[in-house]
Formats: sequence, structure tokens, C-alpha cells
Amino acid sequence: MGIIERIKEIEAEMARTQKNKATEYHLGQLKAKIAKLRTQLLEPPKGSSAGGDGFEVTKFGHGRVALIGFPSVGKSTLLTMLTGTHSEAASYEFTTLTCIPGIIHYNDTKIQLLDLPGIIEGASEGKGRGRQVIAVAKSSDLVLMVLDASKDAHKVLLSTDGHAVMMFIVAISEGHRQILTRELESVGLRLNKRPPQVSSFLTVVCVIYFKKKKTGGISFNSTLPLTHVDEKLCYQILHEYKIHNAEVLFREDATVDDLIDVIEGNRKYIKCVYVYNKIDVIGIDDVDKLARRPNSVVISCNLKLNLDRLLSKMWEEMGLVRVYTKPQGQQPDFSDPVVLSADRGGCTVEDFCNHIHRNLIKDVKYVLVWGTSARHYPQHCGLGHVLQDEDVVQIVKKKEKEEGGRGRFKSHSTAPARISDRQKKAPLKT
Ligand SMILES: Nc1nc2c(ncn2[C@@H]2O[C@H](COP(=O)(O)OP(=O)(O)OP(=O)(O)O)[C@@H](O)[C@H]2O)c(=O)[nH]1
Ligand SMILES: [K+]
Ligand SMILES: [Mg+2]
Repeated sequence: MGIIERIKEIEAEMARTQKNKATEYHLGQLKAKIAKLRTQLLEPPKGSSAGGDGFEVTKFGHGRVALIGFPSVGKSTLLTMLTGTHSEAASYEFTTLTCIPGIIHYNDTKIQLLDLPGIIEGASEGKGRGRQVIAVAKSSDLVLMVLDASKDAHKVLLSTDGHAVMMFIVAISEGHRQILTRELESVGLRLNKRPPQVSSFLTVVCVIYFKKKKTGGISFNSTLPLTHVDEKLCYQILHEYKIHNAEVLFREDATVDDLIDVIEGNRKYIKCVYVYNKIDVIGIDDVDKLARRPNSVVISCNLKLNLDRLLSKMWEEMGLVRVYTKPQGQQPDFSDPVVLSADRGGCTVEDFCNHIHRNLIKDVKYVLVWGTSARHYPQHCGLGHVLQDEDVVQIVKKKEKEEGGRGRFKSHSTAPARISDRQKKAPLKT
């Protein structure tokens, strides 16, 4: 039996099983079984070498954004509008068959936008080009889920005397949104969710702390009463993964799914903006409703409506931090920022230095910072200081004397002329 058939069989068993206290453990175990199979499904088939199907696009620029959606919602039209790179658009479904990259130039950064084939229910199991598309989505920093606003049809039934008696709101785009979210979730993508286990050396936000051990059995603890998972269920899930020695600490009232995510460890937490296209063909009241949904932007490619708002929302969600380098005695080059990201690589002075040159860090004495992250201008900062968008940084090296030091970065400072202008925005930002 193939992996997909086994998943289907377990899903059927879960559907048959009534949910109650007695079946809770069994259901948890089945969930873990499915998670394991789905992970297997994503592994590339043995003996196949990647390549040749038009989906391997080299990463370019400061971030990558993928256009995901059902066929004919306007993904290719949008790529052409935002990047100027032509991607074939037509009224028939599956016009696009591969991955088409374009570049958005925004705020002195370059963002790679990827047009992709439409995906449908079953994509994660390989329907259409589903698996390739999902793999590209997983490699992105942001997903734009494109939805067809015109598919949200309202149907009003009138009684004989002309009064509305019943109103159906057939929200097809909402259905599509749920299907796509499910498809992406089933292969380990988590949209707009906080990871249950995040630990970097700076922030430790752990919903579940989980660590495999060599010996000592399983220690299960929680810092608060749990309503979804108990010790027995946790043991059973771990057993399913053949884990017999581990430390598990629940810091929040997490679910079985969260626990499985932590054990699998291959989940990708990714931001998603819902883009409702084709608002030119629906009424203003419906546009208003869609626009009020969380993380959503309404647009029309045909009428070029609200594309600016989409770009600014995209920028906001990507959380890119532009830092301008200021050589001593000179103005920074405001057209050529070092671009950092809190999610990828970090935004500290150390990250900034490593970005310029990997050997630079050992020569740095301190840096001078102008901008919203500084309390006063310029602020002397160490390597751990966290930079913010549009900060200006001058590096002061250890060996340099106050006057006449060698190299690109000399000590002594002149305030950058444009900074006062730029920082007029500062009080708004902090
Ligand atoms: N009314 C309206 N039609 C649009 C808009 N944007 C795109 N379309 C039309 O929608 C159809 C599909 O557009 P595409 O850009 O090919 O859609 P796609 O999502 O790339 O489709 P596939 O590649 O087949 O998945 C075309 O006929 C477009 O002209 C819009 O803003 N309003
Ligand atoms: K199309
Ligand atoms: Mg297309």
C-alpha cells in the first residue's frame, strides 16, 4: 500500500472514531501516525535528482515571496503588474505550469516574487504540480495567498411580497482559503502562527520545551494545568516516534498537534497575506467586508486598485531592516542599504558586521548609531544592540587611532545630513 492510501485509511479511521475521553489517546496516536507519513511523503523519491521541471529558481534579492492560489485567480497578472516581468495570463485554468520569478524594487530593496501554477485540493498529495508548488512556498519568506473576490456570490431569495426571506452568502473564496491553508498545513507549513518551540540565544519563547535524551526515561512536566494533553497521551505520542528518553515541559496549554509539531521539528512558520483580487467585479459593501478580514488586502489588477497598499503590507510583514553604513566624515549611501531581517539572520550590530565581512567583527571596538534604535544621536553601541529600519551605523575599529586611521571605517563622526529628515518619522515608530 502506498503512503497516500495509508494516510487515507487512517483519516477514515479517525472519522469513524467518536471523540471522547476514552478515544482521546487512540486519536492522538493516529494523528502522530499521519504526521509521520506526511513527512515521508515530502521526502524526494529515491534516485530522483532535483531539477528539470522548471521549479528550481535561484534565490535572489533580500527576500522571497510566493504567489499561491487556485487557478485563474490572477497570480500571473499580479506578477506582471508588480515586477514588469511578463507571465502569461489567460482565462483558462492552469495557464502557468512552472515557477516564474520577477523582482519588486521597493524601499531600496529587491524582493523576489514567484508566480506559480494554481493549486487545488489534494495538492499536498501530488495533485497537479502541488508538491513542487508547496516546496517553493516553503522556501519563501512570505506567502501571498491570492483569492478571487468575484467568487463570493450573494444570493437573496425573495418572498412573493418582495421581502428578502433568506440570504445565502456563498463565500467560495473563503472555502478556497480554508482548502489552501489545509493543504499547506498538511505538509508542515504553518501560516501566521507562532512556533510552539522557539529558542534562540536572545529570546526564549517556548510553548513546549522538548529535548531528547540518551537515558533517564521520559520526564513530563507543565507549568500550568493542561486541558488537551496529559502524561499518558504524551507518552503514547512519544512512543509512536520511538522516543523513550526525553524531557518535555509544557509552558502553555498546548494541543496534541503542537506536541507533534515540536517532535517533527520540520515545521515552517511563515507569514501569509490574503490578497482578494478582482474587486472590480463586486459591490462596494462586499469589498469592505473582505478588506476588514485579518491580514487581508483587496486589489484589482485590471483597474490597478490598491496595489500600493499591497506592497506596503508585504513590506510590513517581511520585517526587513535597512541599515546604512556611514564611513567616517562622509555621508552614508542612502541608496545601498545592508538589509537584515529579525526572522532570518537577526538584526543586531553583530549581524550587521557579519553581513559586511565575516572577519570584521574581531576588529570592531564599538559602533555609532543614528536612527530609531538609538536613544540619542549618535549612540555608542556594542555588538548586541538591536538595529531598526533606516538606522545609520558607523563602525569604530579597535586599532584605529582617533585621527587618520586606515581602512574604510574610521573613527570620529559627522552626523549624516539626511538623518534628521529621515528621523522626523522616529517618534511615530517607537
Ligand atoms: N475582472 C478581473 N479579472 C482579472 C483581474 N486580474 C486578472 N483577471 C483575469 O483573470 C484571468 C486569470 O488570470 P491569470 O493571471 O492567468 O490567473 P492565474 O492565477 O495566474 O491562473 P493560472 O496560472 O491558470 O493558475 C485572466 O482572464 C485575467 O485577465 C482583475 O483584477 N479583475
Ligand atoms: K489562468
Ligand atoms: Mg498563472
